[in-house]
Amino acid sequence: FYGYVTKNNKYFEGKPIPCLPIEPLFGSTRQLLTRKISSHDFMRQVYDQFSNVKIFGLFDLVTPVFLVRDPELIKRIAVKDFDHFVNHRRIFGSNLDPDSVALFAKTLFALTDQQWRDMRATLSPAFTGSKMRQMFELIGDCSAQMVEFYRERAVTASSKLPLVYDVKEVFSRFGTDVIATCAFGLKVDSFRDPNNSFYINGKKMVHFERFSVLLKVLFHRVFPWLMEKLQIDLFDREQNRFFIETIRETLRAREAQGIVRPDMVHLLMQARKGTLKHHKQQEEPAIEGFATVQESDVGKAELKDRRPMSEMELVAQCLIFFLAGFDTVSNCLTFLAYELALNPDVQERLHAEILAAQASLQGKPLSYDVLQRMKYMDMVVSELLRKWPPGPSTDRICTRDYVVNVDGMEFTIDNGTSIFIPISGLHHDPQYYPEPEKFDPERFSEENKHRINLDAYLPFGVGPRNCIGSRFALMEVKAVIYHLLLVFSLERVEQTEVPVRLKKGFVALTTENGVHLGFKLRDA
Ligand code: HEM
Repeated sequence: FYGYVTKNNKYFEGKPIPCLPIEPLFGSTRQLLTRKISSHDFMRQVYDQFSNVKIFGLFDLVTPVFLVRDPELIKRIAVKDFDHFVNHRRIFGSNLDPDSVALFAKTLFALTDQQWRDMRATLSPAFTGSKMRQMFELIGDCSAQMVEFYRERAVTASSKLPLVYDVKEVFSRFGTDVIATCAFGLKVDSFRDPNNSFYINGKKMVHFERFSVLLKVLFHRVFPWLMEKLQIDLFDREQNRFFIETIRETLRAREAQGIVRPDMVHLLMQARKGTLKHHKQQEEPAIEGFATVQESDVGKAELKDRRPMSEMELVAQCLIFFLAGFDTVSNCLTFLAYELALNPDVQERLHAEILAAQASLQGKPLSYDVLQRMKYMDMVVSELLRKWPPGPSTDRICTRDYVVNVDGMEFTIDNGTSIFIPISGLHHDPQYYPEPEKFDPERFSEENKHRINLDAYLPFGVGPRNCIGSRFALMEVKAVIYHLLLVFSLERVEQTEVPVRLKKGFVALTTENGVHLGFKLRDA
């Protein structure tokens, strides 16, 4: 066993780059495994270990990993030489059977090589600005429904003091309602019906901190061949069954009654029939958020003779909203509310912009285009994603030997080795962001934003494998903040933990104890 878990330990010895210290089995990640540090702080800490090198080695448990610090080299790897680094590291087994119910392996995030290319090109037309504009009404409805719930509570409360809520819980409920309506075609109200089965099953599905999930991930890292043989899925059977049935029912009803609704199910049904395409003539909205990532030629490729998507593949793409778009968005909103409460000047300036936008609407509901034109909103959200990137790092796996040439040194990243891209580290490097701890939306103002090194700003990743949902995420975050600040000011109260404590261990950016804030009615 010792021999097995230490067999790669000499991997970096022949390479002209430094490597973090290694312990048998723990590699360089003992602090993460034993939950002594958050993954956000870990990425910042390791990034700072070798401040003069562009790339160095570390061990994620037993696996050698290259951590790339240099934005220019990241771009080379993730964009120019993408063909060597197409895939993410495999977390759960590959799945070649399109009809099996092991869903994780069928999601866009997990697919590899040509299967990934085909699926990305199939799904990409569903995430364009023009599709977001069509879907916007659904998000607007969820935001208004949420804010109305808290407004009613505030109006009927006996106390004059603002009611205090854990905003993590608030935005998790909101996020569930958005996924239900946009990705599954269901109207759910997780505020007035807090125990609805969609919310309960969704919550279980994304509860990745469970011991059983940790064990599955660890086993997969150490014994990947065994886990693949056993076809162990990330998602539990019970939740798989629930969501498969939900989608099946929706598909049956839509096909039988010819229902058309501007949501993902409809777009995926079109994708399945092969009728969903990029339309060059349909103008993308002229203004896009600073953080938005662009689709590469891989996503825009025209697919010929692709095998039709199976029902299980379609369900898996709906689940990606839970997997990739639930915690990321609800955590982004949680940290945004926290920063707004701690920076009342920023909050008031944003509120003023919201009032101006509302006045421009002349009584009509908020539209996608008006939201896109809100400059200060975009500055605030861009800075939030800089300071608190919901994904502290991303990864790639090398699929073809790759020769690196930096600072006059040459060495090979071998086929099968992993790459870490330390998003949090880059976002907190003072050479790119002076005073990185300061929440300062001015970094993204018209006058200042040209100074930002775009290769060191990666909240949605980089290259053809970047986040397909960046427009969706930005629309969701901005819409709910618009509705919330219109009615409430977010107040720091006694229960607000400052500085906020981050959850430790192998989890993405999230708080240890939530964020408790007062919701003060603005017209009270
Ligand atoms: C603030 C919210 C979000 C953040 C910060 C975020 C961030 C990221 C990052 C860093 C990656 C990895 C990119 C890379 O490796 O270069 C990613 C991938 C991905 N994200 Fe997001 N994401 C967010 C919301 C969403 C939403 C709402 C969806 C909805 C569908 C989504 C779907 C995906 C998918 C499918 C991938 C994998 C893409 C692929 O492998 O082709 N994300 N995201």
